[in-house]
Amino acid sequence: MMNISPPRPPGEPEPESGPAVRAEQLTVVRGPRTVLRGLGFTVPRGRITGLLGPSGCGKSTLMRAIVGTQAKVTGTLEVLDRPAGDALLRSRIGYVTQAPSVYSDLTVRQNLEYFAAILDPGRAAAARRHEKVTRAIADVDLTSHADALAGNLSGGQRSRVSLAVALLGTPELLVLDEPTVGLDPVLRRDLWALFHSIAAERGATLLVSSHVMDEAERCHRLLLMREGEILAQGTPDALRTRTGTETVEEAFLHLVDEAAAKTAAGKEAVR
Ligand SMILES: Nc1ncnc2c1ncn2[C@@H]1O[C@H](COP(=O)(O)OP(=O)(O)OP(=O)(O)O)[C@@H](O)[C@H]1O
Repeated sequence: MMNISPPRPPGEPEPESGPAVRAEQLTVVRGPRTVLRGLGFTVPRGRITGLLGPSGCGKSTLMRAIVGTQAKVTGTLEVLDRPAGDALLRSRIGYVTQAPSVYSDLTVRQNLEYFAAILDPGRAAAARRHEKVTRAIADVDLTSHADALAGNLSGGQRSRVSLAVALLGTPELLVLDEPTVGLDPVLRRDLWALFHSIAAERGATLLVSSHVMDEAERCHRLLLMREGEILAQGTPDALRTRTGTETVEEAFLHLVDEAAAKTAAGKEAVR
């Protein structure tokens, strides 16, 4: 007998296959300013994509649009095969903002228990919650600080508590806004190792922003941003090869000069 899969019932989602994020002509207005202008890019699944660009270029705004908390977004923005902001995406995305969102007067474990109870409420889920909380604390290497008050932790440790909260729901997409800012080199290295293990072991997609170009070398893929636009996208290797440079930082500068030369040539042609 032939093995034919039954037709998909109406309304059932397409099988998941495309990129984790796909944007076309994505534009965002904040106050009087157009902060993102006609962006087109993809974020592949199961990989770490670095969103790199100077301070103020629009990285946080783009992340807010992806997680569905940004107003005045136009164009196409699909996240995990659904329109950005769709209610069904809430439990599938973990978002860590630049400012760690933890309660200073609770311990690390109490912070996680609080958020776990929101995600998975009820007495019947207590054992499951306990297991998830213990695992998330271990994932971010804070087991020895589990009973410390969050208010007594260092900035880097508080960031890791925020990351643990985001890991609680085992999200398919993790959006991390400048997670390594202010961390010493050892902690930065450890955090990047954690990102790689999350991608490799859970098959999760990570979108990580940074304005430090040397972090680019740690990503599978890059989106280079400047002044509300995507300057280039691709693997660090491809960007270096395309620009004939040795580092992503040099590639970025090369691309900035190239874009400036094109704009100048365009203005000249209009005269
Ligand atoms: N509420 C707002 N109203 C108007 N403009 C805003 C608002 N918030 C941010 N902007 C502007 O939008 C632009 C992009 O800001 P965004 O925070 O996305 O940049 P960023 O690349 O994340 O910067 P950083 O690395 O410093 O966090 C900036 O020029 C900023 O001044």
